[in-house]
Amino acid sequence: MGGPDGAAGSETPEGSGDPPKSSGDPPGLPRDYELSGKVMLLGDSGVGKTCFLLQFKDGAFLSGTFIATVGIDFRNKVVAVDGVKVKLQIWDTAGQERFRSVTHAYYRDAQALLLLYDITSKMSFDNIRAWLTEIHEYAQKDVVIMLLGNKADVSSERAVRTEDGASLAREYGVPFMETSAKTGMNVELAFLAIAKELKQRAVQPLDEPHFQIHDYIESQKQKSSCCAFS
Ligand SMILES: Nc1nc2c(ncn2[C@@H]2O[C@H](COP(=O)(O)OP(=O)(O)OP(=O)(O)O)[C@@H](O)[C@H]2O)c(=O)[nH]1
Repeated sequence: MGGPDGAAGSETPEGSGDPPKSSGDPPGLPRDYELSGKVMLLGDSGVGKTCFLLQFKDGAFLSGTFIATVGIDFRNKVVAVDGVKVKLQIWDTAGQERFRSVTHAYYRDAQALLLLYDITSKMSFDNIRAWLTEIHEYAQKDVVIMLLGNKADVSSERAVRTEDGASLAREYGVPFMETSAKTGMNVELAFLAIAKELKQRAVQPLDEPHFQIHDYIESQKQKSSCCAFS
């Protein structure tokens, strides 16, 4: 699914200061998309943000040694939603506390935030409230937020119940699903739902019913309790 891939982040800023304003498109080439939006991946270090992005971008999973992200980086991917090509510029942030001042600067022009915790780490789930407080402080008021419980493939080490994720999401009025950057479960759906929401906000034809991101996710998501996982 999805259209042609764009360039990988070439403006990787690891210091502080203002984020770049460029679209990340190669100079001199025609645009291959009609809409674009910035999406940020947030959450504690080790929850799987980089793997989540790479699974979506390349359909691959990096297992083995964990290399923590330093600063911030981005990848572009164009997806087609209802015949409209939407370029997602996806920013992968470092979860480690010491990079927070760098990533804060990027919140304000993000249209969507994917907030991840690790279902095998209670601490990463408990920190979600602090992440949401931070989001409310630094992000735009109308930013699209989605809560994702990642690593749903490792059900034997589960430390956070699906109902607890769903209930926290309800409390904050944000859509929720469990995902796996390893198997790809719900990874594309998360980005597709964001792209659909961005398209809806940009186009908004009066004669079409409003796209509801909550309903869309509820109707499309795969459940981790399903037979696909042991
Ligand atoms: N089983 C399983 N392992 C995962 C999954 N996602 C990530 N991992 C593993 O978790 C570790 C951390 O993944 P990363 O993607 O680097 O984590 P991160 O959130 O980007 O971490 P920071 O860059 O420090 O913020 C790696 O060893 C991955 O292989 C998943 O869905 N399932």
